[in-house]
Amino acid sequence: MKITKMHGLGNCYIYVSTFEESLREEELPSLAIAVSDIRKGIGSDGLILIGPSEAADVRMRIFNADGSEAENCGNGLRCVAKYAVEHGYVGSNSFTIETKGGIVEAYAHRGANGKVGRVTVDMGVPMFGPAAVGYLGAANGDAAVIAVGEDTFEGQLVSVGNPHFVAFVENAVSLPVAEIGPHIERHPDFPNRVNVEFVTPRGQHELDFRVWERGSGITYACGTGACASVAAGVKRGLLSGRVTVHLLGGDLEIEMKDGHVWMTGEAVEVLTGEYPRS
Ligand SMILES: N[C@@H](CCC[C@H](N)C(=O)O)C(=O)O
Repeated sequence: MKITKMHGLGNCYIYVSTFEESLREEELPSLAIAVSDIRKGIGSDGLILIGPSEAADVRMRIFNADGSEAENCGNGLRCVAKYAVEHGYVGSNSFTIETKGGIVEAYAHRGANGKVGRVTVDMGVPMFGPAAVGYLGAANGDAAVIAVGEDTFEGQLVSVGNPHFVAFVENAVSLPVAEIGPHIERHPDFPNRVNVEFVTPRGQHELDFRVWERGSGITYACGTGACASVAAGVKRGLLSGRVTVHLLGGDLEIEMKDGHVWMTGEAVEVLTGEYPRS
């Protein structure tokens, strides 16, 4: 099976084109687990399939490292856009991508060598509140309070196709995310689990960001998480205009315009190769 490893700000996935490879539905979760394993597989945050769509120009499917399928993936969308342009699956630099969470519009920034370095995606209109993320507990408006040991975390509930719990904290960079994240991700009031973001604004146009991703744990970056966090910050009046989000793996530019959240950032190919299939 032909594979390509790509990343956006260190959030890395194994990409397989189902224009070229045929995969059985039932093997997808175990394939995602196998390729993600850094010791026995390749090493990644999950598996992404790029294939034909009846509703858009191409379709993206994303499986986390634990084999669960997610609705959306921001860093994945930028890499899918790069792949689709460079493999000639789309005829222009501006096109639509179908995800389980809806259809988005991508704009690939193509260099003189024909390669795509950066991609902008209109990630659509974020949705707020318990129903948007399938939260079953008592909410305080759009927010929920979750206790973790002695501490409590208040998080804004935001969906950008997939579910997020965005906690505004004093210093996101120094929090023990690996200790707190799994408790919130798997809290019984989130039966579908949830992505967990800790964020700290540095003025109106910059945001420190750390993430515990549903199904993959700590990653270097989460595009949908960055979009959800900026949307939450704008709603709370803490952020405005173009916001530079500082993630572990680098920066993303996020902007709310006319109710839509726009994301711009890198898409990088690491390698291509063959992966043996059983
Ligand atoms: N890394 C991604 C999000 C991947 C899916 C997520 N873990 C989920 O389960 O919803 C991104 O860049 O958005």
